Amino acid sequence: MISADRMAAVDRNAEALGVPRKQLMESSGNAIAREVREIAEPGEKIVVVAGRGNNGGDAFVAVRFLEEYDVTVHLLGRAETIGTDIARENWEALRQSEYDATEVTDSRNLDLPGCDLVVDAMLGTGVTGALREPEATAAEQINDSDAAVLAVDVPSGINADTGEADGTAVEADRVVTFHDTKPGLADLDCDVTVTDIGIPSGAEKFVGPGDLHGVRGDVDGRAFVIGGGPYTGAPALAGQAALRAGADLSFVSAPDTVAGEIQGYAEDLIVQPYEGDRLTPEQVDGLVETAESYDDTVVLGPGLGNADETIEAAVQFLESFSGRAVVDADALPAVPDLDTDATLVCTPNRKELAELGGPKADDLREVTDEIETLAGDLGHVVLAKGATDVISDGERTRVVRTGNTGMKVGGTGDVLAGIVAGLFGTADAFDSACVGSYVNGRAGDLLYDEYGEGLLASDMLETVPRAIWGDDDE
Ligand SMILES: NC(=O)C1=CN([C@@H]2O[C@H](COP(=O)(O)OP(=O)(O)OC[C@H]3O[C@@H](n4cnc5c(N)ncnc54)[C@H](O)[C@@H]3O)[C@@H](O)[C@H]2O)[C@@H](O)CC1
Ligand SMILES: [K+]
Repeated sequence: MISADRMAAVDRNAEALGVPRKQLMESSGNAIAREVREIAEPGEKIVVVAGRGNNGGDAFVAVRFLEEYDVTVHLLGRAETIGTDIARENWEALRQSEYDATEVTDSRNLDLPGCDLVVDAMLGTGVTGALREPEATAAEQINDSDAAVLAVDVPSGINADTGEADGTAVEADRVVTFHDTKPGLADLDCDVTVTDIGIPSGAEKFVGPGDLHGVRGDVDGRAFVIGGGPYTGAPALAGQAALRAGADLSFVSAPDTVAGEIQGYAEDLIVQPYEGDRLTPEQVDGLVETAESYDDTVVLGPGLGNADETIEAAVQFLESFSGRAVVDADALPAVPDLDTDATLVCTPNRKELAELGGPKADDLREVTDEIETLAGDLGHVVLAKGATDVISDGERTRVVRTGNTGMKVGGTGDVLAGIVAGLFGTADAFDSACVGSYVNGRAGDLLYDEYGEGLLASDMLETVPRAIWGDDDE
């Protein structure tokens, strides 16, 4: 089952893997034609009622494969207003040959009497709200006709995610849907054929440019980095990376012995010092209160060091905190056996992964199942860092192949934790981890030509925005 948003992401990812949308449309059209042959006898009269989006485009393709039928195509609206190049090209292919294809602006003029089969290709996953004209009247005409109705992807007017319609919707006898079934089809009273249109499996498994769209809207939120003590660069990198990924404000809570040094790296951070030279249980209540009262996304770990009382403080923090947190580096030993209401993304490197009870492998792709089991056991999202990153929430598992060897340098993990926190203000834990990992790798890849093995984590702060909002194909 796949939602409309995921479908759009997967289709963009397929394009990035070399299978463009037009090719998918060709497969979809073929699948419609196959379905028509299941229902109608050669020579029967078929009317295709097409909209101006890609749902209509699928049906234009189908018509080219239905030579043995008496097919009429009605495009609802003017051809100039067809919304996508690929749908327009397929419309032109019909017009320039000798198909019976006409524009219909008043759908009361639809010629349905005597037809054996209506192919409903008005709207698919692109529908928003109640059907407008001319689609609404066309849907009524289709429902009033005696012909069998085959809907393309989803009956027009039905929301593919919910199965609901805001007003009139086409009542279909059959639906031919693509790649995977849609949640909204489950409760409809019709037969559903799910057909493979050749989307490569990697388009779902590997995080790709299509996944960026989910985080490109109005990203906001505040990051709250709890780090520093023995180290100072790590919390500064994480805090700045969160800003680069869209956080509105980035706070760093750090021991007063190092607070000035951290502030010295970056004027954009708001550094909040506490007394002492490292995190101890004494600070926990105040930190929880601050993070929760502002609904901050916490990054716990960068540069904290691994003193026993610091780990103890991390455990106490996570057990009393109920918000969102990215748990990295020195705070990771706090995660197993934790009793927490917080929503966590844990970002272990390979060594830390093994210490959490996960596999000790070089190629994480080979051990994705074990990482999935670990995430399920921990009850939190795990973002396992390696040459390829693996992200799992125990049920879904995805792989990120962006990144390069220049990024083996220290600090890139802190940048990653900050990016995930920046996204986590808007997206959920799993998506923030998947997209954060992808963006982090892309930020590094955008620099590789220039810096190669000399790349620094701090260089990546510059390219994070481009990796999120820049040209997908760069
Ligand atoms: N995502 C994918 O991987 C693939 C999608 N394909 C097809 O593409 C379809 C989605 O295409 P689109 O995104 O172009 O969307 P649609 O073709 O579903 O609809 C888009 C058009 O409908 C209009 N519209 C939206 N709501 C309306 C309403 N309430 N009343 C009247 N008009 C309305 C929009 O202005 C736009 O012109 C899928 O359902 C499927 O049939 C296939 O081509 C193959 C691959
Ligand atoms: K449809």
